[in-house]
Amino acid sequence: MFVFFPVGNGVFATSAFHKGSFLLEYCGDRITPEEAEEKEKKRKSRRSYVFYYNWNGEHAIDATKWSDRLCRFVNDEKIGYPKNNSAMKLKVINGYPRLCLFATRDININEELRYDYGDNDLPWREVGFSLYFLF
Ligand SMILES: C[S@@+](CC[C@H](N)C(=O)[O-])C[C@H]1O[C@@H](n2cnc3c(N)ncnc32)[C@H](O)[C@@H]1O
Repeated sequence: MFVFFPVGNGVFATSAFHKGSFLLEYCGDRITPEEAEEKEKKRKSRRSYVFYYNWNGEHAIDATKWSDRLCRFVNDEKIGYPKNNSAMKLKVINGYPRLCLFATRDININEELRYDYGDNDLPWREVGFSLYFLF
């Protein structure tokens, strides 16, 4: 894992993966969307680690707390763009929902993992966002 500007931390493959391979699980505290929204309002960092999902209703996983589980560090890239190489899928395992990241194409060693966060309203997707950090 490296730190680079302006995206912050990111996750890089230390081995090659074939399309369809399981990569990582998004782990954190399971909270309600209401709790997540309250936490997000109080957030001081510009980085968010909350993942919202739907499984028999709305849920959220809060991965804000530092942990060595890497999925919290995977950055966003819109589907259709070259850096997009994975997708988060909800898998129900033994009756329990798990958020799993899978490769959507072959991934080379040293390539950064990126998936579409599924929200079109993300500031870094706006033209000029990177320039914001230069000034
Ligand atoms: C789940 S964290 C990903 C890891 C994060 N980059 C870090 O440094 O810990 C999500 C946050 O990373 C940043 N981020 C993710 N994808 C980005 C992108 N494509 N460009 C700029 N910032 C991005 C945003 O601040 C976002 O709220």
